[in-house]
Amino acid sequence: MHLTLTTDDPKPSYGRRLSREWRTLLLGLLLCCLALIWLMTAALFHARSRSIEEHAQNMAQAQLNLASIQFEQQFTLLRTALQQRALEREASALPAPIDNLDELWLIPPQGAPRALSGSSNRPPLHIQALARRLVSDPADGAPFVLLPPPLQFSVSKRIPFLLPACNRSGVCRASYYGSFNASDWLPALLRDTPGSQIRLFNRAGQLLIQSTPAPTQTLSTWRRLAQWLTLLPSPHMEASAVVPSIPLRITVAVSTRGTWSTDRSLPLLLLGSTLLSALLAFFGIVGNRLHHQARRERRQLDEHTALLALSNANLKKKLHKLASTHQDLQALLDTIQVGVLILHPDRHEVTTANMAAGRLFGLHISELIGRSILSLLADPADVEGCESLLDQGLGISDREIQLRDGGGKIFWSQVSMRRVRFNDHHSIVMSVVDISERMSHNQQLQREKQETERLVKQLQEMQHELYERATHDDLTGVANRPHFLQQAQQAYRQALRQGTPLGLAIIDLDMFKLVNDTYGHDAGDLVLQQVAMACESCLDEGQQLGRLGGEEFAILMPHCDYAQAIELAEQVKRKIAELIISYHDDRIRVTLSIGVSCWSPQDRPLLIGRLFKLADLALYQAKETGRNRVVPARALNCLEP
Ligand SMILES: Nc1nc2c(ncn2[C@@H]2O[C@H](COP(=O)(O)OP(=O)(O)OP(=O)(O)O)[C@@H](O)[C@H]2O)c(=O)[nH]1
Repeated sequence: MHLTLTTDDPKPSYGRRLSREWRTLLLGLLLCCLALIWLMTAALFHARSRSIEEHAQNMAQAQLNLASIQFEQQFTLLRTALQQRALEREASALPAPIDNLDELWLIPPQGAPRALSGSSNRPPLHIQALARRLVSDPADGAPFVLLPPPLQFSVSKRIPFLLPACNRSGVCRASYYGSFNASDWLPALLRDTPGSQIRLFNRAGQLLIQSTPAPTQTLSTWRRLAQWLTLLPSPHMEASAVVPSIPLRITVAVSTRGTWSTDRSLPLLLLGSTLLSALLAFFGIVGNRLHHQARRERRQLDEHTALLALSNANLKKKLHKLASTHQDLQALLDTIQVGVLILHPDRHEVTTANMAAGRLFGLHISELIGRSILSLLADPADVEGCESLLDQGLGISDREIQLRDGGGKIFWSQVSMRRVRFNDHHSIVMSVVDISERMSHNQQLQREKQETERLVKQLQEMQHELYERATHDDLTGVANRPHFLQQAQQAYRQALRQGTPLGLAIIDLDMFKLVNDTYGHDAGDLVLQQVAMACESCLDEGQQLGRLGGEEFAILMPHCDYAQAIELAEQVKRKIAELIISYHDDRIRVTLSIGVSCWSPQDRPLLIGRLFKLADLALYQAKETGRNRVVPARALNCLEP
C-alpha cells in the first residue's frame, strides 16, 4: 500500500526524503570516522613529541656537561691570567676605577653607552672613553669574566603519519643561557685582586658591563645582572650542574615554546578543521533544508498575500457597495414613520435605526447604535421572553411590550421582530409603534367597561329583585296571584297544544282567623310561610305553587289528570295536617281544604278562569262538608268544565 500525499504545493515523496536523511546520516558517520582517525593521529603524534622532548633534554644535559668542562677550563685560565696580571701591575699604574656602582652602563658593540641604573642619561667622560676603547680594542687586557658563547643544538626526527602522503618532521632549537652563583667565589676573587675590573660579555663575546665593584655591593649587583641575563621567555626544560673545580653553578634552560607548537597544533588543527567541516556540512544541510523550506513558505506567503490582496480588494468593493447600500437603507428607513431598528442576530445590539426610532426613544441614532435591545425593554419578563425567542431564531409579531426610552420613561409599544437575510448577513429587523395613547384609551375603555358591567349586573339584580317582587309573594316567596294566573294561562295553552291534561288545586287554610286571633298576626304569618314550604316540598318538577291571597294557595299541575291531581292534593293535605309549627312556646297545627279541577284533552277547550272557578267551587264544597278535605270538581254534578 502506497501512501501518497497530495497538496497544492508539490513536496518530495516520502522515499526521496528518506534517502536524503540516509545520505545525511552516512555523511555524519563518515565525518565521525575521520574525526576518530585524527584523534588517534594526534595521540600518536603527542607520544612521538614526548619522546623527542626527552631526547632534546638528554641533549641539553650533555651540552651542559660540556659547558661545565668549558667553564672549568675558562676559570682555570682566568685564575692564571689574574695571577699573571697581578704580578704585572706591581710596576704599572692601574686605570682609574669606576667608583660609583650605582651607575651601570651598557656598551653595545656598535653605538653609544646606555644607562642601566642611576639617574644620569648622559654617560660621563670616562665611560665614553671606555666605550671608544672597547670598540676599537674589545680584547683589552683588563681582568674579565667570560661567559661561554651560546650553545645551540638541534634535533631532527621524522614523524610518519598514518596517511602515506603526509610526511612531516619536527625540529627542536634551543638556546643556551648561563647563570652563576658568585656568592662564594666572587668575593674571594675580588679580595685576591683588589682594584681589578670585572667585565661582562654577552653570548656573542661582546663586552656588556665593566666595573670595579666594592665587595659588599658587587654581590647583589652581579646577582641582579645575572638574573637579567638569564631571563628566559618561558623555559620548559631546565638542567643544572655544579662545576666541580670552581664554585660555579651552571643552569641550562631550553625553551620549547614555538618549537613543537606547529607539530602539536597540527592534529588539533586537523581535528578542529574536521569538526568545523562537519559542522559546516551539518549547517549546510540544515541551511539547505531551511532555505528550501523558506522558499516554499515564501512562495506560499506570496500566494497568500496575493489571495489576501484579492480578497482585500473584493472586501473593499463589498464595503463600498455595503456603505452605499447602507446609505440607501438609512434613507429608506428614515422615510418610514414607524420606528425600525436592525439588530445583530447574536448579540442583539442595534446596528441601524431610523429617525422614527430615535424619536421614540428620545435618543440620537448614534446613541441607539450599539445598545442591546434587551436593555430597552422595561419588563424583565419581556426581556426573558424576547431573549429566548431571539435565541431560538423565532420572531415576534405585534406584541404589546413596555419599552424604556433614553430618559428612563416607560411607554407602551407594539413590537414585531423578524430574522431577515440582508446583504448575505443575517439580521433582526424590529419595528416599534408607540401605542401608549391607544393603551391609555384601552385602559379607559376597560375601566368604563368594567363600570358598565357592574351597573348592568346591579340593574339585573334590581330587575331580578323587581321581578321577584312583582311575581312572588313577599311573605312566603311563592308566585303571587298575577304571576300564578299568567303561568296557569301558559300551562293551559301548552296543554292545549300538546294535548296533555292540566290539574289545578285551590288550597285554603281552615279557621285561619282563629290562629291570628289566638297567637297573633306574626304567628299567622309564620304559619303561612311554613305551610307554603311544606306544600312546595310535595311538588314535582314543573308543578307550581302560588298564593292567591290571604290564606288561599293554588297548585298548578301540568300533565296531571284528575287522579294524579287528587293524589297530590291528598298528599299535601296529609303533610299539612301532620305539620307542627313552633311559635315561642306554642305548637300550632292547621289543616287545609282543597278543591281540585282538571282539564283533559277529551274535554272541550275552556277559559282558564273556568278551571279556577271549578276548583273554587270544589273548595267551597270541601269547606261546607267539614274542612280538611279534598274535593274534586267533577264530584259536583252541576258543574261541567
Ligand atoms: N296573619 C295573617 N292573617 C291574614 C292574612 N291575610 C288574611 N288574614 C286573615 O285570615 C282570616 C280569614 O278569615 P276568614 O275569611 O274568616 O276564614 P277562616 O277564618 O279561615 O274560616 P274558614 O275559611 O271559613 O275556615 C282573616 O282574619 C284575615 O285577617 C295575612 O296575610 N296574615
